[in-house]
Amino acid sequence: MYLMKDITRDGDPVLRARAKKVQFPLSEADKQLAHDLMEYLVVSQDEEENKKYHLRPGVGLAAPQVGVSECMAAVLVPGPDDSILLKEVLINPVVISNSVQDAALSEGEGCLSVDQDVEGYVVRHDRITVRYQNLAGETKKIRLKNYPAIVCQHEIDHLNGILFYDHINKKTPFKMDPEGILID
Ligand SMILES: O=CN(O)C[C@@H](CC1CCCC1)C(=O)N1NCCC[C@H]1C(=O)Nc1ccccn1
Ligand code: NI
Repeated sequence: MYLMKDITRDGDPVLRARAKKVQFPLSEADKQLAHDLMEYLVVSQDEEENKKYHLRPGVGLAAPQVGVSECMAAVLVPGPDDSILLKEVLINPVVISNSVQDAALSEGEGCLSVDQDVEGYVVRHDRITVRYQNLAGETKKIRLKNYPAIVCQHEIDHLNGILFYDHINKKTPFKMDPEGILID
């Protein structure tokens, strides 16, 4: 199971590299990687467990964040009460279409791989269609909006060597165009 010491931090070149496409059939190593990425999210979101292992709770984790430069990311987005909005391992994910409308988390973003806080709106698409392969190798297409869409864009960015603060406007960090949506 990954601990915080296993999370690659900003400055490590693997976070700025373009990750390699995952080949099917999945190797045993890739199956284990998918399991471990999702396991981190599940354990980190459990109050007792995350205290026991000192994990920062996460809703997404991309392979480069554990030092593996491959196109794979796990997402576990909780909904209201104990519901789950999205739980998936995205393999070779690509945003194939997006809304013109922008969105940003009103609180800004963080990253398990970036220890310092970087203030400002991380301007993203409000709605996206993502094509990816699941663990079984089936090609899937999902349409996402608001928070789940933000999370998936953050993870797909990691596979392209992009970090959230790359999207923050240095001069006007809290500027959002009038049509843009702020997500709480
Ligand atoms: O690439 C992946 N990462 O870097 C983990 C990030 C991914 C999210 C950041 C913004 C959109 C996706 C992550 O999850 N966080 N960022 C740093 C600390 C907080 C934590 C977080 O938002 N936790 C959370 C939120 C709601 C419910 C439970 N936990
Ligand atoms: Ni991140």
